Amino acid sequence: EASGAQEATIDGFHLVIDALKLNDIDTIFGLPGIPITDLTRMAQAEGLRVISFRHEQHAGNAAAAAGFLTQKPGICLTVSAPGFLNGLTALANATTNCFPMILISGSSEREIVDLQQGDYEEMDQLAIAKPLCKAAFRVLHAEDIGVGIARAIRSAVSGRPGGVYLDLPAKLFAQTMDAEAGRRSLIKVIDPAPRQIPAPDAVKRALDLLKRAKKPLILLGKGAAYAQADADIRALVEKTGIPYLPMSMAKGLLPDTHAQSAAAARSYVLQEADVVMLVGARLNWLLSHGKGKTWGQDKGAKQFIQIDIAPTEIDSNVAIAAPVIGDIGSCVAALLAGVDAKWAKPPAEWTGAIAERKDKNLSKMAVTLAARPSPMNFHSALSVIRDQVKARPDAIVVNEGANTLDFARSIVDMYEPRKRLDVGTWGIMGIGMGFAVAAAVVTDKPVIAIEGDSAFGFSGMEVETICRYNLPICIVVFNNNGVYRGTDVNASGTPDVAPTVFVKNARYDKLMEAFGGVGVNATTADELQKALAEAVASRRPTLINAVIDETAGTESGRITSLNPSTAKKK
Ligand SMILES: Cc1ncc(Cn2c(C)c(CCOP(=O)(O)OP(=O)(O)O)sc2=O)c(N)n1
Repeated sequence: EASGAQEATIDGFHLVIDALKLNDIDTIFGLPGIPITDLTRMAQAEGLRVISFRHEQHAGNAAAAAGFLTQKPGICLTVSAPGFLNGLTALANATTNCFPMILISGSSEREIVDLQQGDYEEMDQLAIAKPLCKAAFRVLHAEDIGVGIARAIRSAVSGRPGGVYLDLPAKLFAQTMDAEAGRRSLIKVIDPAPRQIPAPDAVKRALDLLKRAKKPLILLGKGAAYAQADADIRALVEKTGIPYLPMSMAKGLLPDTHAQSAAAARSYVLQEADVVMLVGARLNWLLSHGKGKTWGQDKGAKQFIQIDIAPTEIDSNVAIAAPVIGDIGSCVAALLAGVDAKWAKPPAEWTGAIAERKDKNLSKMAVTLAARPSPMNFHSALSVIRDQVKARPDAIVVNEGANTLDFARSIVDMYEPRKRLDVGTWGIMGIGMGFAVAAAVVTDKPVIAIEGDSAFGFSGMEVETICRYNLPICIVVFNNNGVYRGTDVNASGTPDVAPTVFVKNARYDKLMEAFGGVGVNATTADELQKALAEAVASRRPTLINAVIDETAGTESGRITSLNPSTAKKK
């Protein structure tokens, strides 16, 4: 009505949309289909941004990355059963990585599912989701939509963030209720991620341990990046003078070129440190579970301080001498308050020994990075990207692969927080395009996706999505003709190629051209440098097919030892 009179009733579709908007959620990553196609149209009509993907796993990965970057739960919307299942991988990965996201899936009617009467895309989705995520809820009545969305948001971001499943049966959307009652039923979540203040005695215990340390080390995990307590974290490192190691997604909390970064002497400091403070990092497989030769088991016991929001994480792998439980922002602030001007910096023997090893290793790396072999290898191609990121520290790097991942982690320095998104705790392939789309949509910054050729293949069809929304994403495919490398042979004599080998000299750049983006085939470092610089400056969707020496890779890169056959040889 031109008079703007309020409608008498409101339907389930609009209650969901209004509940999301009420909680400052402005973007949905999804894939339309029964029963949620109309929801995508209505959400767009009501001002939400709806980013539509070609596979639900990548929409889910985008939602997870959006959650990590914004501290607000990313929303992934899928159809029932197969669409829901495709989103589950991203939901489980988000939960493993403590990224806040909500997977909202349409579902079949309870009365048919519970009697297993064979509905269209019938599946008991709530039961299947529960073990794979932090929390799972179903809403059956329109008047409960406000509670359902509020519970999902609070579960996703409070405490240890993670993935939440919200099951919305098809019939819910068409339900209507009095418009005013509907508006009153919606909940604006107050303080969804409440600060959790650490106990003063826990803070004192940790500071006392650090003060007594002869070889202290601070380990920054992706939880520290997620916390957005950047200034305090930097101040804690700099005021204590303690060397630090960033895990891959914590790179950039302090610039990787920082004098206190021990990354270039990682093996030495893990072996030698006597007190290690973990900030948003877990002692899982990525840190050899805090024991064994990585940690210099024969060099005397180490003492760990662990800052974590989950008390049950403490002692998960080794004894923690000083647990500090709370949100990272509150814990770091409390520790910082205890570091006064009289704080004694670590002994010069310790910082000097680190500096000596760093300088030696960085000098060696500089020689390797300066080389310009033909064809390119991982190092020469990554040295080009390293220079581009140094010139544009605001760009966001997405990274996956094996060798492409491992070498990029140490070669491509990051200068700002939350500028590197990668395979995380699981080491999962396929996050590339979903993470890249989220980074571009959420930040509007240029994105450089550094992709192994196998890794890119998991989400490559989303190149069309990237072109459709004209996102400033430059994909660099490290094309070495296969998984890890391209030289394996099929010893059986049958005509099939080896399981790890791809079509030789494929032209991934043509894929981008197919959808109107810029495709470049780079056979030299100079060609790569030129194409990358143009892509970042133009903000045009670009795919650079970087031709890499097919013999250059190592099976499984840095984690080759996890292969059972390799382990057997030990
Ligand atoms: C979903 C999924 N499938 C398979 C793997 C196993 N895998 C696979 C298939 C990788 C790809 C390595 O090949 P690439 O071409 O992407 O990388 P490089 O050429 O840089 O070694 S790395 C890795 O751990 C995985 N981690 N995740």
